[in-house]
This record gives sequence, structure tokens and C-alpha cells, in this order.
Amino acid sequence: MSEAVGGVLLRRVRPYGEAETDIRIVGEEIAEIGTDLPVPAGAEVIEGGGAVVLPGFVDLHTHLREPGREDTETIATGSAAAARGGYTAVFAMANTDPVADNATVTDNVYRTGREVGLVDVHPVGAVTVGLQGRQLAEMGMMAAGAGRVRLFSDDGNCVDDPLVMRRALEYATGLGVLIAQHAEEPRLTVGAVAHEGPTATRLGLAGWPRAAEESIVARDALLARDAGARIHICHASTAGTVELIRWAKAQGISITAEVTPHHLLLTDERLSTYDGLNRVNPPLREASDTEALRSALADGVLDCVATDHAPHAMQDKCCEFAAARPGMLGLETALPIVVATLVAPGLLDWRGVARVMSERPAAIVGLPDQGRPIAVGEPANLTLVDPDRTWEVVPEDLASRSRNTPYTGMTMPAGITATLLRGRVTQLGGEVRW
Ligand SMILES: NC(=O)N[C@@H](CC(=O)O)C(=O)O
Ligand SMILES: [Zn+2]
Ligand SMILES: [Zn+2]
Repeated sequence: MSEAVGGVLLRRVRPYGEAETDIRIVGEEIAEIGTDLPVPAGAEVIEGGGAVVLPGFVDLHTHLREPGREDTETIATGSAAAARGGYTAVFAMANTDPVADNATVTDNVYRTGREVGLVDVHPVGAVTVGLQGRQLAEMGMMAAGAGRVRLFSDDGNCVDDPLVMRRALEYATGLGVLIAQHAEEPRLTVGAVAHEGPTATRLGLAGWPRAAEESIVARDALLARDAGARIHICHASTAGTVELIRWAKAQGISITAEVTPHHLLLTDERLSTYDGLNRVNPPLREASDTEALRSALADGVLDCVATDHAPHAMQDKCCEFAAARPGMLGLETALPIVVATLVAPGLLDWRGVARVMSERPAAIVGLPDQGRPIAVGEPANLTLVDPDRTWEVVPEDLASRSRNTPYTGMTMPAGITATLLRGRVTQLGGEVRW
């Protein structure tokens, strides 16, 4: 975990894409910002060459698969993927084996993340015991543990019983923690593998209707209203969900929502090859949905981007479409997809990217040292983006232990040049510094 004795000098970088400057980092903080700063003795100089510098990204939704499926990802390999993607904090979902429904597991995830030291790994606790949706987990014990759990989710499963959800919201409100809902009414998705629409009909795939998501979003907004609780919606995927969240926010309901890079970019038209790599929950939708999701992210109805990075073994993806496990890699390709879908078309500037990738997610979970302004005295959690560097996605080149990216062969429109976690360079030019 050693830092250069003389700190780090970021030369010729553009905070939020604005005027070029130098940034001097000493210890864990930004010490000085100004043009043509002298190189302090012993400092590591990183030539930005006009790179955009942003606050380090915060991912509210990552699957790291440890404990239980270390053959597909570990906290170490997932942290490396996160550092390469420009992340300085990630929230590791609870659907591990054993499930993170108790403080022993959540504290272990937290401690392992600290030992790896590439990114702050925050454990997400399960809402219900074993993600079974029946009995509330000991959220208070997890919140009070070393992992200081502040986000709870049964992700992978929906907390579908409205009475259980209502009690969970009340319990969470008392503890000052947040519940993130995987919105999927299970009675409407029995056997479903693809978005319900013309494509699924043509391909003969069982459909996952938009209403399965939207009915839970609407219900949970009302439950949150009545409980005076906060609620966060995972991976919003439909235009209808956007309208419901817009409505709920207008009512003053404390609702926030995330969207994944894949739901911003991809549609169900990709399913025509029956390639299991495109299977994901919720499913890839239609162009009208991706358009609604993009503009909702730009105008703030959707709060942030979250990757839903979901590593899977090849044998679980390269098989019959309906047998493929849902989920795709996301950490190393998130920012370029935000650039492709929002920055390039002029929907978002770099200030906006900082908002949806760092500031809003940090605020939603109340991380005091993430999503901070790029200013003297602030923690040096920073990401350098080269907006002109294009690169081709080659699965073997990714740091993740799994290879299930849907973007193989695609050209990404921006590169993450460097990531700094509290002044420590965790990644430079794609090389992870363990
Ligand atoms: N998104 C997915 O398709 N899969 C996730 C679970 C989830 O996010 O629902 C996984 O754990 O693999
Ligand atoms: Zn989910
Ligand atoms: Zn997930």
C-alpha cells in the first residue's frame, strides 16, 4: 500500500473536462491545484496529456462472488476490475454462498476488501434470511459490525411479499439504512428469459413483461411513502419505471434509482443469435426503453449508473439460452458506455458524468469521502479519463476472473488512464498496482 514518498503530481489534467491544470497529491489528500506546479522531490508524475479528471466512481451494485463462487470472481479480482474501470468504491451484493445475511459474512467481505486495498468494498446485507423473502435478516447486527453495512438488498430475488417489504422498510428506517429492491414480481416471470415483446415472440423465448418490474416499483414507492422510508430501485429497465419514479419523486417520496450500462446501450434485438451472454435480469428491453432511460439519467429522474457486474463461468453462459445464467460483466466497460450513450450524443457533460458515476451514488448511501469535489483538502479519490482513447474489448484482457462480457469486439470510445484511492495509484494505464 506504499505511496510515493513525495506524493503524486497529476500533470495537465482537466477537472470535469474544464481548463487544464496540475493537481498535487500529498498523502491521502489533494494538496494543491494550479498550472505548471513544480515537481516535488520524490513525487510520482503522471502525465495527463489533457485527460479529464473526475471524482472516483462509486458502484452501488456489484457481484464479487466471494464467498462461494471464487472460480468466477473474488474480492481481489473484482477489485482489480473496479480499479481498471475507474472505481474507488463498490457495493458487493449479498447473493453469495453463504448469503451475506449476517455480520460474520459482511465483516469478512469488508475486511478482505481492505486487505486487497484497490477499492473500498462495502458489503451489502441481505434483507431476508437466505434471500428467501420470508424472515427479516439481522440488519442491525450487520449495520453495527465492522463492515458498517448501510445498504441492504435481496438482489437476485425480489422481496415480493408486500408485508415483508413493509416491515423491512420500517426496520431500515429505524436503523438509518437503505433498502435496494430488485423489482420483479415473480408470479409474472415464471420461466421468463427475455423481454416480453415482438423479438421474444419471434425467437420463441418466454417473455418477462415490463409490468413485472413496474408493478413492484409502484408498490414499493407507496410502501416507502407510508413508512416514511427511503427506497432504492436496482437496475431500472423500462420507460414505465422511469415514469413511475418521476411520479413518485414529484409526490415527495424518498425514492432513488440506478440504471446499468447494458440497459442504456443494448436492446433485445441482440438475442437473435441466442447467445447466452446476452441473458440478464432484468432482460434487455426495446429501443424506446433505452431512449427513456438515457434521458431520465440526463434529467435526474434516474439518479445514477450502477454496473450490476455479474461474473459467471463460461459453462453457465455458453449453453442453451434458457439455461444460461443471467448477468454480464460491467465494471471495466461502464464509463465508456456512458460516454457512448450520453456524452457523445450531448445528453451529459463531464460534470454530469461525475454526478451519475460518483456524486449521486456516494450521496445515496452516505459515503462521506467519496463523490467529493476536486478541491484542495479533499480526499484524493480520483479517476483519469482519456476521452480520445479508443480500445477494443477483448475478454482475455479484462481483470475480472470471468469472461462473460457482451461487448467482445466492440470499440469503446474512452479509456480509464489512472485511478487513485486516497492518494494511492491503484491502476495506471490498465496496470493494476496490487
Ligand atoms: N443481473 C443478473 O442478471 N444477475 C445477477 C443478479 C441480479 O442482479 O438480479 C447475478 O447475481 O448474477
Ligand atoms: Zn437484480
Ligand atoms: Zn445484481
